[in-house]
Formats: sequence, C-alpha cells, structure tokens
Amino acid sequence: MADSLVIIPTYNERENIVRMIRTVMGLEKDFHLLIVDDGSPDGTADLVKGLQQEFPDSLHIVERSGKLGLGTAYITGFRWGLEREYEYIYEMDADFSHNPNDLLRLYAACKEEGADVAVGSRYVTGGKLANWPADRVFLSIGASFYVRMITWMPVMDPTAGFICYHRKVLETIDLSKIKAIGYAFQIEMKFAARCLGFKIVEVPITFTDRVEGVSKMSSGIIKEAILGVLRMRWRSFFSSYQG
Ligand SMILES: Nc1nc2c(ncn2[C@@H]2O[C@H](COP(=O)(O)OP(=O)(O)O[C@H]3O[C@H](CO)[C@@H](O)[C@H](O)[C@@H]3O)[C@@H](O)[C@H]2O)c(=O)[nH]1
Repeated sequence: MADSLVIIPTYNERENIVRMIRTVMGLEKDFHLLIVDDGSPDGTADLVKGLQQEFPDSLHIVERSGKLGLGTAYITGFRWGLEREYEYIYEMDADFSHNPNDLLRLYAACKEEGADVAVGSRYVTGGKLANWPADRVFLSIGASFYVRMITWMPVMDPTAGFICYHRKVLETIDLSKIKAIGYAFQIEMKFAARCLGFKIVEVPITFTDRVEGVSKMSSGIIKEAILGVLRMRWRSFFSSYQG
C-alpha cells in the first residue's frame, strides 16, 4: 500500500479535477488521492466517480451534503486517512495553484529531512507568487504578518494550504479542538503543531493563481481569520491541542 494520501477538498472544481487527478496519478511516486466534495452543484463528484474505475485502489471520494467549509473537509479527510494507516497525509488545492510535482519535495522534507510538517511556502527564499491579483497578494502578506505578530510562530507562510503532515502530528492533535472552518484552519493547524513541539519546515514553492474556476474566498473567511487568530491565541493560554 502507498504510504502517502493527498487530500483535495473540492467545491465546484469540474474544470480542474480530472486533469488534477490524472496529473497526481502520473507522478513517479505512488500517491493515493482522497477528494472531499461538498455536494458541488457543478457535478465535480460525478467526474471523480467516473474515474474511480480507472484508479480503483488509489482514488477515493467522500461526499458531504453541502458547503461545510475547507477546514472541516480536511478534518474529515485526516480522520479517513488515519483510519487507513497512511504515514504521510497532504493538503492540496484542486485548481493547480499548487504544482502537484511539488508533492515530491514535501515528501522528501518529511521522509528524508525529518520534518514533521512540511509547508509549501511562498514567503521563504525561493518561494514565489505568480499572477495573483494585487489585492490577494496584499491580503495574504498582511495576514502572514498579522499571524506572526499574534502567535510568534516562526512560519513565514502561516496561511499556506499545501502541506505534508507526518501521521503522528495528526494523531497527536485533538482534531475536535480545531475550531476554524475557513482558511483560518491553515493557521490553526500550524499553530497546534507548533504548540505541541513538532518540527515545521518550509519548502519554497511557486503559487500560481488558478486559470479555471473561481476562488471561494469571501468576507466571512477574512473575518473568521482576523478574529479566529485572536481567539486561538487566547485559548492556548488555558488549554492544549494535545489529544
Ligand atoms: N470541500 C470543500 N472544498 C472547498 C471549500 N471551499 C474551498 N474549497 C476547495 O479548497 C481549495 C482551495 O480553495 P480556493 O477557493 O481555490 O482557495 P484560494 O482562494 O486560492 O486560497 C488559497 O490560498 C489561501 C490563502 O493563502 C489558503 O489558505 C487556501 O488554502 C488556498 O491555498 C479548492 O480546491 C476549493 O475547491 C468548501 O467549503 N468545501
């Protein structure tokens, strides 16, 4: 059995999902894929199910009934992966913002260099942003600065969503204590790993704006991130993320 499971949350990704699945399945290392689809009205799940005959052992799907948020989609995926004994569990977007070839570099950082969490990072030397609109760049860099100020976490790209976790990290964190639902989830997971003493390594990547489909960023997600980071910091004085 493969040692690696890549979780891809999807909401209306029919323009990207087939090419993404084929790209991951064509990589030189054997990665299994779990798509967590939130009842996408555009039929993303049907496209995935159509490919399962071609990849019966390596392509999996969990379907949820509605748009329940990126964070809970990943938690669902983590639990699914932990039950099946994968040693490395990844987060990746469906839309090619993250280059699937970089999965191998995240794997190497954990497997060969001893990272517990490998973060595909835009804001370390060698990391880049390509074609992102100026307002998103501003928001993302501002958010990274804000998070570092509040949490003192030495992670340059705390909102990054391209990650490899060693399974022991996900086993140790009490996932029921992760409260963020939107993109703040990315911050909270890194914060929890850091609080529990895990080694986080940033691997430089180029993040490219999607060509197909649309971002699910919203004002609610921004608000959750601003307030959520404060709440998360406050809670950390009184309770631990230890499972
Ligand atoms: N299942 C599910 N999937 C979702 C949901 N919302 C978004 N997704 C999926 O999550 C992935 C990321 O969503 P995007 O909407 O493409 O994210 P983005 O705006 O490009 O944001 C990226 O940058 C953020 C900030 O740097 C990151 O925090 C985020 O993870 C992502 O990499 C995509 O595969 C998208 O379909 C949801 O409610 N449910």
